[in-house]
Amino acid sequence: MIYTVTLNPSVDYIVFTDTMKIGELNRASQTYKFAGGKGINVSRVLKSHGVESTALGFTGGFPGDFIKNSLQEDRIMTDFIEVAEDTRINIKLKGMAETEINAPGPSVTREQTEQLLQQIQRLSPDDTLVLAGSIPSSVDADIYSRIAQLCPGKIVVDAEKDLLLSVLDSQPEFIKPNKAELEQIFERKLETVDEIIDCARELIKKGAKNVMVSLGGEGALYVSESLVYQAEVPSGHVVNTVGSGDSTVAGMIAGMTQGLSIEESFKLAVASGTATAFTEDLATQEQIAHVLSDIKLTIV
Ligand SMILES: Nc1ncnc2c1ncn2[C@@H]1O[C@H](COP(=O)(O)OP(=O)(O)O)[C@@H](O)[C@H]1O
Ligand SMILES: O=P(O)(O)OC[C@H]1O[C@](O)(COP(=O)(O)O)[C@@H](O)[C@@H]1O
Repeated sequence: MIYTVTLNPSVDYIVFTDTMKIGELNRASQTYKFAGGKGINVSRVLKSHGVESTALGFTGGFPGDFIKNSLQEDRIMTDFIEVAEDTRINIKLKGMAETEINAPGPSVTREQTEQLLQQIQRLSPDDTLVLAGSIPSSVDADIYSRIAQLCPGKIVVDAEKDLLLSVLDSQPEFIKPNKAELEQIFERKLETVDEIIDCARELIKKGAKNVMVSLGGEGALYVSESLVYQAEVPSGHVVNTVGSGDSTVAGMIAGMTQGLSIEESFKLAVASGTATAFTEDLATQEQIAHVLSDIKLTIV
């Protein structure tokens, strides 16, 4: 079984506006509310691929209920731990440019964290655990490394700087930084593909088995010890890129779970990310299938 962990889920409130003027009244042309947070998005896109998973993490209050109901409607299994404060609501403004405001998230007690660690201890060596997204400020910064050490199965990680670095010792199957996150880790601008590949290889030296670097509209790279694939994405009408990175992670796991080669899994990963960028919500299986043949892979 695949388990996703979202320590800081969110209701994503997507607001489309034709004009966006700071300091003035703006009216939305369209709004959407989606169950979000990185692990939850991975579970949702896995479901689109026909791959079952169980979503773990902390939920609270009415936004937490919204998330649970929405996952239940999609027939995604959940085993969330209830917290007293409300799950956060993240605002995604879609005007001329995409602007996001991600909230800090609710308090989580030590007992609730221990409860989560007990869930992880009960997993089996055949399970895969996806650790994704930020952590609420009340949770200790070493939580990902504790989870990774306790997990008897494979782990996949999509998180920022220190959280990501903290799990490399546990040899994640793959990690998925985007270019900005790599630049943050290595504290320099990355101008060329070769520079990005070098940084990915540094992370492999530190313990990651493979590194998938997503590059937004520039596609993605899959870097392993022995080979590098580069994917180009088709141009299209970008509607909402929220969840594109999570869709990429889900596509890779779906491919691997279904026994596809690394090459085919990576293609499915990039198609999943791109299809999500081209739609309001996360991509459906049909939308992913539609862009799949337009993803061009080369060996670098
Ligand atoms: N503007 C875009 N056009 C086409 N595909 C995109 C675009 N933005 C994102 N994607 C797809 O989504 C994937 C993940 O996007 P990215 O922005 O790098 O991730 P994250 O959401 O983690 O920052 C990319 O590798 C690509 O496949
Ligand atoms: O945990 P973080 O880093 O605050 O990110 C949470 C946000 O990221 C998302 O999971 C989307 O992530 P991506 O666009 O990177 O795929 C949203 O659903 C959520 O609002």
